[in-house]
Amino acid sequence: MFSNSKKWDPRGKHCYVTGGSTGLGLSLAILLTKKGADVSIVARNEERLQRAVELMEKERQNPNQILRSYSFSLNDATSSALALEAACQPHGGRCPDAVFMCAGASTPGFFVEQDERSMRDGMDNGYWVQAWTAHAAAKRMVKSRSRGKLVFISSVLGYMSIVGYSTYSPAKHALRGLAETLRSELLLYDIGVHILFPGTIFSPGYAKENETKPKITLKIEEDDSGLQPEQVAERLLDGVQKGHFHIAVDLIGNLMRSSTRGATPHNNVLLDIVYGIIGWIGLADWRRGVDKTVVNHRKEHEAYLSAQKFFGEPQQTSE
Ligand SMILES: NC(=O)C1=CN([C@@H]2O[C@H](COP(=O)(O)OP(=O)(O)OC[C@H]3O[C@@H](n4cnc5c(N)ncnc54)[C@H](OP(=O)(O)O)[C@@H]3O)[C@@H](O)[C@H]2O)C=CC1
Ligand SMILES: CCCCCCCCCCCCCCCC(=O)[C@@H](N)CO
Repeated sequence: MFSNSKKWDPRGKHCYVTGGSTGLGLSLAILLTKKGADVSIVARNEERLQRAVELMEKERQNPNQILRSYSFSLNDATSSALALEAACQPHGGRCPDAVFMCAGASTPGFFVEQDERSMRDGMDNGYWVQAWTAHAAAKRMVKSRSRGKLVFISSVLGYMSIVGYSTYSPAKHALRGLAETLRSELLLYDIGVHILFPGTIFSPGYAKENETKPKITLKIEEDDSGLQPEQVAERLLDGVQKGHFHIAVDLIGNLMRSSTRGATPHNNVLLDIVYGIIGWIGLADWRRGVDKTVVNHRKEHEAYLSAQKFFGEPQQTSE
């Protein structure tokens, strides 16, 4: 409330944004550029990175801002460290001041249709894609005795889950586990940790996941009206600037946050209590409705599995 003067200001800071070529990451990269930050974005596809940098260039506030893109896969420790290393070069090797881990992907589907590859991909694209970057960045910050911020992107599916997210929701819950540990441990070095729990974001990734999303999942998600990537980016930055650890971007997220808080610090004690009470009652009620929707879907699901020739081969995994 009275902390405006202490608010974190991205101006002149080096912000490292993974997944900065599309969706939330791109909106955040543009927003940070508008705020006068140096921005490095990382993703795999070069063309999309190029286009993203062009959009960022349009928002440049001064000629000194360093706006760069780096093409790396962030699915393993080595390339995640190399990506960070590359982005430090134009900054004389200095570590970024803030690391926003927006990279991620989800491929919804039914659990019984998954195989070893898709389950592991779920953790790679939901958990490791951020964990490796956090690890590389934390080591670099501590070694160079620089303070910084680590910002994870989870989902409301990191607080709860629904049918269809067996490969994705566990990874988003795991991010919470990592963030909770690091918030405590990195106090040793004065490194700040934040984690975002958004609902539906109308991004290119969302359009893509809807191609494989079970109808039942899509139907349950209708209760969430969704937000544009620009809105989520604004609210994310606002939460970081206010120093919030768990950041929710809408009412649903705040209800989930307050009724699943465990031992996380409050954002706003009074409001969190109100959210907590509404959530305590409302979410259980919502869940009853969702359970009913799932049960009512049994027949259609049986027909779907039959059409997929799922039955009759109990020992085989679907490849
Ligand atoms: N959209 C939604 O409804 C929601 C999304 N989220 C989370 O928000 C984050 C952003 O989502 P969204 O904007 O929808 O995503 P998009 O799919 O629109 O963008 C994802 C970005 O991450 C990059 N990326 C993905 N995987 C990798 C990888 N392995 N290595 C390097 N870069 C990678 C992509 O580029 P490229 O493919 O070229 O590498 C792209 O820049 C994700 O973590 C997502 O899980 C959370 C809640 C809801
Ligand atoms: C009173 C209580 C009312 C509660 C209503 C709750 C409605 C929640 C609907 C589920 C939303 C799922 C969003 C998934 C976001 C995501 O992470 C995926 N798009 C994957 O990327």
